[in-house]
Amino acid sequence: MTSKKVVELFYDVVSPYSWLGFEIICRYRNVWNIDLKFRPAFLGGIMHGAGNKPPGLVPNKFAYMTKDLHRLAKYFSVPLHPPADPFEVMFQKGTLTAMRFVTAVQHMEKGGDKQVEQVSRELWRRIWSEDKDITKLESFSEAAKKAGLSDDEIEKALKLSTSQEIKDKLKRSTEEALNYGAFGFPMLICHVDGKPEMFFGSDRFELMANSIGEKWLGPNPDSSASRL
Ligand SMILES: N[C@@H](CCC(=O)N[C@@H](CS)C(=O)NCC(=O)O)C(=O)O
Repeated sequence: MTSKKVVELFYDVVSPYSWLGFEIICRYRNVWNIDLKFRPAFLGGIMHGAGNKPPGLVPNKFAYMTKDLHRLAKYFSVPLHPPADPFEVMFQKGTLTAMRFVTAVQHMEKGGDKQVEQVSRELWRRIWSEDKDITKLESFSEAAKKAGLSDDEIEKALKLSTSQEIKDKLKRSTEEALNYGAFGFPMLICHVDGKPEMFFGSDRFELMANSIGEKWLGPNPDSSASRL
């Protein structure tokens, strides 16, 4: 039996703060004694289910977030550059089909996590760094190719992503997140002594480290690790 503490990261690639949280927890995966589980879910369903609304819809919050993300991108060394029209990207186009694609990739990996990690990162990079589409099939193919999937794997994942099985799987993850108390992303669930502890945000790692008996060593715990 492993002594590693299970940490689940619930995220949606629509969320720039989730990208920051994702990169940080990936950097700490081999620094802390944790077993990291990626939990792709749908933030639109979380907002609806929790009776919340996206912070970007409040004008002053939107202005603050724009500055905050700029500072955080630098601090965390993540190449985050908001798209020209964040409203179109987040609220008109949305990420339901993208998150179904991510769910399909994870489903095909059967317990592995390399492909789901890389595909998620490439999708974030497209919208939150390069201002590229992530709603069309060719966009998923491009992201998956960059992530290292073969043409055969990409074709299978695209087909699988429209199946009822995958739609239900994404719905279940979203419901599970709501059951843990989610109202936004990123959400991290640390299983400590058989009890789930929930943390919201990419700015809660110091506190999270304390509750799992680890140390927060800043945004770049292993400065020799490769950067994005
Ligand atoms: N302070 C958090 C903010 C995270 C955040 O604003 N996440 C958005 C999605 S990008 C969200 O779901 N917000 C819900 C809320 O603030 O109620 C951080 O630094 O990560």
